[in-house]
Order: sequence, then structure tokens, then C-alpha cells
Amino acid sequence: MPAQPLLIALVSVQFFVHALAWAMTARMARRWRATEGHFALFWLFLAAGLALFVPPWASGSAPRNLADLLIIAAAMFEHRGLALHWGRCPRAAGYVAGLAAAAATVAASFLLDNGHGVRVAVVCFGCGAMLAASAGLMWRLGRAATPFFAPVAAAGYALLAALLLARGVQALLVGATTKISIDAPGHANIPLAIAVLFVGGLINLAHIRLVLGRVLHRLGQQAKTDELTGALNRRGLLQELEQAHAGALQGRAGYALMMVDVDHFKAINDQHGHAQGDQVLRTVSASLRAALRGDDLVGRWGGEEFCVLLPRTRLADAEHLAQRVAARVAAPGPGIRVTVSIGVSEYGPADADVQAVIRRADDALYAAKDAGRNRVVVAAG
Ligand SMILES: Nc1nc2c(ncn2[C@@H]2O[C@H](COP(=O)(O)OP(=O)(O)OP(=O)(O)O)[C@@H](O)[C@H]2O)c(=O)[nH]1
Repeated sequence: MPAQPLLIALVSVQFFVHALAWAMTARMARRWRATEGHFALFWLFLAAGLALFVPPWASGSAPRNLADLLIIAAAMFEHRGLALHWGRCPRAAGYVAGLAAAAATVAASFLLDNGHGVRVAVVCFGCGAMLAASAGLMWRLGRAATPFFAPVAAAGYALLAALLLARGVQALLVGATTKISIDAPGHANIPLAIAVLFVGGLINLAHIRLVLGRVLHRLGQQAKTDELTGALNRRGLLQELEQAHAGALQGRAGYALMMVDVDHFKAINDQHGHAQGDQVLRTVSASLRAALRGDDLVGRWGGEEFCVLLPRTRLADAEHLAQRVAARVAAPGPGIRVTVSIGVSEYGPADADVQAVIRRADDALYAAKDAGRNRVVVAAG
């Protein structure tokens, strides 16, 4: 197969993959609604711009100038779509000003008939600036999600931007042929075509991996969060408890536990309805978090029962915290007034696993219920 059709076919495939990557990652990250308009406009402007390079328009100077502006506009929509995807919303005014400056330059060069160098430079600078902005965006925004792939995407965008900017400077210095053929011998567009092909592929892969990282992170968070209260669910808290226990067994600091149960919750449901009961659970969960310290972890153990992990805490301090929690929940407020019973236990070196510590806190909780509720009972060590 001759080189030119092969390269054109490969570059087209690259653009197609880019479209697929965009649509797929936007859907995965639930950013499709925010970006689909930009996606459509990117392809519309790109297709219209590229169409103007095809006969019968290909030979005219005016269509070529229009094509350049359409391609710059496409690059702008690509960049803004990317920014919206990552939760940024750049002001439209900046793009409009950039496009207006490009249009003015192209129009001036067209009127003054001062050659094609300016035209090529404008399209290279316009698209290069957008790619450089995308590089900055990927660097800043993606870094926190998946450290390796964000710099890869940023470097890909930066490389393409540098190539385009260099091509623009070259066009200004030595002029540019109107011929866009990508395999004409010695033609300056060959490195650009190859860069689009390979670096574009790399960017797409990095972007897919970045979005996957975010989606997996979100799913991981969801898997250990209780939907009703926003606290950890039983699985999430158990993971934390097992980690704390393993650390304590290895000689790191111990921990204490609180089992917190809402008193007479069935009666609250019966009197006020299930929705009000749900609201009580949210309020109790929020009160627990508000009464505790930054690294204490609250989880919903099931039904109306909560479990709290108190890292690096001795029994006496845990009891004090439990009293504070009980007082806070029982404090008068706008909603239904409830009280809680709390059982407290502490890790001991004889506890082979975390279940032993949980069992002691549970027994203490039952003792609090038996003793009349609305109280704190501390498990014997
Ligand atoms: N609204 C609501 N109710 C729930 C939820 N999960 C469990 N429950 C209800 O919580 C009630 C728990 O009742 P019991 O186990 O008898 O406990 P209690 O009434 O709090 O009694 P004591 O714990 O002995 O003070 C049951 O009626 C469950 O249906 C929930 O997610 N939302």
C-alpha cells in the first residue's frame, strides 16, 4: 500500500479512536451530559474544516482560510470538552477572543496576500495553544487520581503542542506550501501526522486509564459507604477494624470500640413512619460524627446500630467520648428526640481477632439496654 493512503487511513483511525475514547470515558465518568454538546461541535467543525481540503474547494484560498478557522474552533471545543469532563468550566469569552484574533490574522494575511506562511502559523498556534492548555489541565487535574497516567497524558498533549508551535514558527520563518499531502518528500507535515498518530493514541490510552482509575475509586467508595447515612457500611468499617487490630498485634497503638444503638427505634418507626425513622438514623449518624474526633471512624453496623472505631484510645478516654456522644444525641433539637445506649470495649493483647473486641462491646451494649437504656456501659478489659 502506498504511504500516503496508509498514513491517512491510520490518522483517520486515530481520530475515530479518539471519538470512541471520549464518548466511552465520558459515559463511564458520568460526564456525558456535560460534554456531549462539545463533542458534537468538535466533530462538526473538524469534519467541515477537513472537507474544505477536498476538491472542488481544495484549490481556493478563501476556503482554506475558513478551513483553518474551523479546525481551530474544533480544537477549542476539544479542549473545553476535556476541561468540562474534569469538572472545570473555562469561560467561553477566552475562546471567542482567541478565535476572533485568529480570524483577524487570517483575514489580514488574505487581504494583504502575504503568502501562506501566516495562515499555517495561525492554525498551528491556535491548535497548539489549545493542546498546551490541555496539557496543563491534565497535569493539574489528573495528578491526584492516577499519578502515572496524568503526566503521560499531559506529556502527550505537550509534545503535540510543541510540534505544532514549532511548525508554526517554521511556517512564519520560511513560508509554507499550500500542499497538505502528508508524504510529500521533505514535507514538514509528516512529523505532525506521525505525532498525531502515536501521541494521540497514547493520550487516548492515558485518558481511558485515568477515567477508569476515578471510576474504580468511586465504586470502591460506594462499596464501603452506607447509602442512607453516608457513614461507612459494615464491610467498610470491618476493613478498618481489621487493619487497626493487625496494627495493634504488631505492636502499634491499640484502639477502642463503641457499639451505639438507638433506643426504642421500633416505636419511633411505628409512631412517626419509616421515612421519619430514616431521618432519625441520619441525624444520629451526623451527631456521632460531630461529637467525635477527626480520625475516629463511624460505621452503620446494621439497622439502628452504629459502631465507632477509636484509634489510639484507652478505655477511660473511650468512655468519656461515649458519654459525650450520648449527650449530644439526646440534646434537644428540631427533630424527633431519641436516646442511645452505648457499649464500650478496648483492644487487649489477648484478643486474637477483632471479633473478640466487638463481642465485648456488644455484651456491654446489651448490659446498657438491660439496665434501662440511655446510658454507657464499659466492658471489663
Ligand atoms: N426507618 C428505618 N428503620 C429500620 C431500618 N433498619 C432497621 N429498622 C427498624 O429498626 C427497628 C429495630 O427494632 P428493635 O430491634 O426491636 O429495637 P428497638 O425498638 O430500638 O429496641 P431497643 O434496641 O431494645 O431499644 C425495627 O423495627 C426495624 O424495622 C432502617 O434503615 N430504617
